[in-house]
Amino acid sequence: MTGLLTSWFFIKFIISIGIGIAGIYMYFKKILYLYWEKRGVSYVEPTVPFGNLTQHLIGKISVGELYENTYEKYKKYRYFGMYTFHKPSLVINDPDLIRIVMTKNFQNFHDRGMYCNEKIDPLSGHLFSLPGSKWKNLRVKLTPTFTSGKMKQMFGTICQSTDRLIDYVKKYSDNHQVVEMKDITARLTTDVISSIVFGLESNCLDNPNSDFRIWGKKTFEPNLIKNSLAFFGPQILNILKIPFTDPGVSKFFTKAFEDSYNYRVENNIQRSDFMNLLMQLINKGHLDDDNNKNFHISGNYIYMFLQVFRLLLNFLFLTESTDGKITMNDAIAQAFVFFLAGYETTSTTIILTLYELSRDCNKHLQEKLRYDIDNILNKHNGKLTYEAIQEMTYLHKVTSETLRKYPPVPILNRVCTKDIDLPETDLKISKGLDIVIPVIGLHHDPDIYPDPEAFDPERFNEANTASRHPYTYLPFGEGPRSCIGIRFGLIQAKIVLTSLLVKYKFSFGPNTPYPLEIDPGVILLTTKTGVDLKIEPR
Ligand code: HEM
Repeated sequence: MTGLLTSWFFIKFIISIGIGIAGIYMYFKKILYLYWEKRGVSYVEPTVPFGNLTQHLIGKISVGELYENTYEKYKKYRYFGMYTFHKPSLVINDPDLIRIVMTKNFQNFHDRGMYCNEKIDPLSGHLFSLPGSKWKNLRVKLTPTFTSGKMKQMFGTICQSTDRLIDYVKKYSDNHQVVEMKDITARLTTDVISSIVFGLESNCLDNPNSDFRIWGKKTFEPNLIKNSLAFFGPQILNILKIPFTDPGVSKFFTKAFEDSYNYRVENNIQRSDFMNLLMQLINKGHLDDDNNKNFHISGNYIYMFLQVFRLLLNFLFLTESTDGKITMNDAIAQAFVFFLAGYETTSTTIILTLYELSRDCNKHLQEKLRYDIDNILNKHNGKLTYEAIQEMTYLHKVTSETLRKYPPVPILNRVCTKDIDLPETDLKISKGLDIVIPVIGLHHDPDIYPDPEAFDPERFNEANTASRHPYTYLPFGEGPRSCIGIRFGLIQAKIVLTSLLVKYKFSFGPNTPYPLEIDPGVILLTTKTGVDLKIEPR
């Protein structure tokens, strides 16, 4: 009798689960996934429950490849619909509409709609994720930390770490050795960013197992579901009260910042770095004027422009005072995002530039770049200075082409923050709708960049650049929410490339593959394996 009851209970349980699953399936199919059909917008057919993310979530393709493929199929439309998990999102292909979202009607699209929950994950309260007035307030305060004047002050620190790299690879070059360069460049950029942001020498070049390297790597560990939820379904993480940042990562970076802060206060130490600037924002709510005293004339114009931009932002959006100090937690979260946003993007740019220049078919480009660098350094008495880097126009073309072919951030996202009739269309966009800009699709579109697989820096000469719509090249995003660290990222990549190319020659090893496989587990565009390059004295 008891056995009969138990099995009846079990059957009822299974039937209830079956009905539950069928109910959820029908809810997705007949309610959630009808969003685009009802609005007459072409869309990519979704599957329950991941929408259009399934291929990515089962580890088959990266986010970049997913959006590149869909862009290719749907590029005849100015925009099209997709579904990420349960939510509809609008992918915008047309550069004029992209400009509307990112710049012209920014007030309707000022957030990314990503995971940000300062209560359960204090480090998530950073510039990249923060919404609304808190983002605006911080962006205004942090923008002056990235002026050309500040970059000049940090130039020496970047050069010091780079000199260590040049010494470090000498032994490989002397032996004409093939060496895995991806890890070496990531260790270098970790050293630079931890020194400049946290004021600490991480020494990853000599010690690949240093704490900064271990915890830095951990931040980019492939975690398909969690990463995708943070980007495309943060509500689910919020409901489940799951912090996005790994607790160990959170603990390490918080302690690193606090220790460095206390040490500087106790020993009255001042350095030209982000840590110093963040300390000023904690203690005074603004940056000292003397940080600007070394500006050359164009720096002054940029600074004035930034002040006007800041006033404009205040006028347009701010509800809070901009004079307030930032809290210790705010500063730690910003230091964390500078570290996160700064080290992997920059090291990917460096390594993929070296990789492209090492291909047999691109050797002449490597020679041309070295020749150009030599000429400019000669004009500066052989000294690598900030001004010399600014004159290296061919280097700029080369790095621009790397960022076209391999944009480290392959898609951009925004969320609609206020209902809008999208100008130039008959589409109504409601508050809360996710918007995706398929950067990688645009960068690989043969109608915009003929023969997109070819590495051709001349795409970025003046005439070719002027002939393209500016919103078809978006490695740093656009508008008021574009990358705040663009100057820092570019200057660091250029210092490292210049220093390496004046001393060494690079080529493929016998087993270096082309093309490289992209890691499907990481949201940023990065290679799945290391990058083996042969290094020799020039
Ligand atoms: C080659 C290097 C880099 C690339 C390709 C890159 C790319 C990007 C992109 C595409 C965005 C999003 C822009 C948008 O949505 O419109 C972004 C945002 C951001 N980047 Fe970078 N970045 C680089 C280096 C850096 C560095 C060195 C830092 C800091 C030291 C940094 C800090 C940030 C921050 C804080 C944001 C969020 C800005 C905001 O929402 O206000 N990035 N970056």
